[in-house]
Amino acid sequence: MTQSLDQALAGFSPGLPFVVALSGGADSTALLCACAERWPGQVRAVHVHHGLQAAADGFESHCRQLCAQLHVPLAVCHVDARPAPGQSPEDAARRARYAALAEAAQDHWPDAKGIVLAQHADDQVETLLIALSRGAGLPGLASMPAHWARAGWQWHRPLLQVAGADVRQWLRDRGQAWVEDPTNSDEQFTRNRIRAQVLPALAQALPAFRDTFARSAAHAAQAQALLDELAAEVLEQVGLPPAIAALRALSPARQALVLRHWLKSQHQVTPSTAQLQELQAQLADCTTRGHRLHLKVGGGFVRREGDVLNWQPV
Ligand SMILES: Nc1ncnc2c1ncn2[C@@H]1O[C@H](COP(=O)(O)OP(=O)(O)OP(=O)(O)O)[C@@H](O)[C@H]1O
Repeated sequence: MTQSLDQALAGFSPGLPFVVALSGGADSTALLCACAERWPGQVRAVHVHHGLQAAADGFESHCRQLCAQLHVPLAVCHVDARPAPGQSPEDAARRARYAALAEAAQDHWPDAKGIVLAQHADDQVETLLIALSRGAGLPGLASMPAHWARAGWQWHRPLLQVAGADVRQWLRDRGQAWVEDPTNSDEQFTRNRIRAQVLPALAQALPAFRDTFARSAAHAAQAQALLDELAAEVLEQVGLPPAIAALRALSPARQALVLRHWLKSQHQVTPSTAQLQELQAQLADCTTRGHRLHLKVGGGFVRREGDVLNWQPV
């Protein structure tokens, strides 16, 4: 159920001390203020200056002022988030930001127990709708987890059940300023169109959408966790690298599951639906020892090497 910001933090018990990822926008400004109040002396902040926009300096100076006012130690790091060919600029910025957050936290506060991010219930609904708009499978529909481990850190999103408007109201009630990201109103980005056009319509037509959509995302996440377990078991059966005969003996659904899992877990590659279908069609044709298999997947090729499949970057 949707909660107030204070209820959400009352139910949050992070290891202490911890690091807040502070962009300077409304959500992380509110998160930092509320955490500093609740856990005095136990909160640190990292701001990533990613030089993508002219407004970046304004964000940094807001973060410096806010942290000085709250007596929260702040580390500012600079990243160059130029997208790789074929990567979206927002995606490149997000990946670079998460890596920089982990690195800065490690450099400055190696004793910290976790990193806390400020995404809220509206961000979660937007993420789910973006996944649907791209025809995503279960991993995309599972949306954002409230807690996970990566790069040696525990990551938390304690505000996932708080409505975006409530976060801003919480700040207004305290007279606390924040910096508005000018790109948030740019409707050439799908997320911003969803925020400006779809969420207001959903609020009218389906007032409980934040709760019900979050439940669907949680169901998808649970099913995906089960599929991950099954995929790991099946990969163990087919071996590493995967044996062609063992792959061919699987049902189409298991074969698709284990091929995705192999490419993702071993090579950090996510095949498109068309690439996976083509790979399965080629496996079905692989009836003789001499049959060649060669297919572009992600930034490399899947090839037949004797009795097994291999993936190599280009
Ligand atoms: N430049 C940054 N430096 C540090 N943390 C960041 C930065 N940008 C985003 N984050 C963290 O990642 C979360 C999600 O980022 P996203 O870009 O979706 O939000 P945002 O619109 O910047 O949020 P906010 O309203 O807090 O600014 C933020 O709430 C914040 O905790």
